[in-house]
Amino acid sequence: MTSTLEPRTVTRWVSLRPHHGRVPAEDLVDGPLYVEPFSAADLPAIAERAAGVVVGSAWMQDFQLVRAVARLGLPVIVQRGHSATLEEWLGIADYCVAEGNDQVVLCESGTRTHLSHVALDLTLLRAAKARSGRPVLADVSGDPSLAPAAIAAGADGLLLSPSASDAEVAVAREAVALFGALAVRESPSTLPEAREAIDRVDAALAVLLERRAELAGVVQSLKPVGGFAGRDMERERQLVAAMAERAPKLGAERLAPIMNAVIEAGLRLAEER
Ligand SMILES: C=C(O[C@@H]1C=C(C(=O)O)C=C[C@H]1O)C(=O)O
Repeated sequence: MTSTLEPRTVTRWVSLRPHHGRVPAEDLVDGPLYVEPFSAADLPAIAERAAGVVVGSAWMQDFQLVRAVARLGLPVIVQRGHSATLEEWLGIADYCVAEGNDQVVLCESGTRTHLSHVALDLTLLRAAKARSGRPVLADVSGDPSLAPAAIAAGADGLLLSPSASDAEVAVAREAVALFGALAVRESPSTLPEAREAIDRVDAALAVLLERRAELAGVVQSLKPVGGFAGRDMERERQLVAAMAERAPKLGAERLAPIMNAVIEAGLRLAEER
């Protein structure tokens, strides 16, 4: 059981509101189990079994319950009430801190709209991050296809309810890995953290390399002479020079052999086909 919320992960949570009193088995979700209480009566069971607690958007301003939740000493995810302002939302984090619990993560959970949807407010998410300095998650349970947008906007992780399908969880995890690698420059301080960060960058690289190979294959089929025979070294030099502007530390000299290997792999793939 993890005691602090890992950033850049998809956290799944369980609400006890529909089934008051029964904390579900920890293996219901892979990863730490975050639980939303229905009432204060649920807190002892949550303290025993859960990795963290969710202050739900429906009762964010039930100050007594918020205080009691904070006193458990577990990490707390504070969802924004569907019509709560930034000040009201951040105020709930302050309540937790006043109870001696600083392990507070915020979660933008959307504003109820005239369409009866909740619409994620990414502007508010960014403002909450800037104002509080705390990690801010986005609850994409209502529309998991918004996961890339939330990550690109700076969400530190995503929250998904357990009713999300496996496909939706996969979309959210992919968004965290791929878009997170592009949107966020990480500064890990331990070996495992640094390796996890590299794994995310490699995941994004793999997707881009595969896509690049496909496009290079299209070019081969469109050129009068394709494959190794039609190799265009001037074009290759130009693309390395353009890349070096975005990768100035690597520079053209170090990029050239990398791109040579990438280009040759693409040409071999095209010829095998
Ligand atoms: C894709 C092309 O064919 C070859 C492969 C290249 C690549 O993978 O980027 C670049 C130049 C050519 O040697 C092209 O001519 O653009």
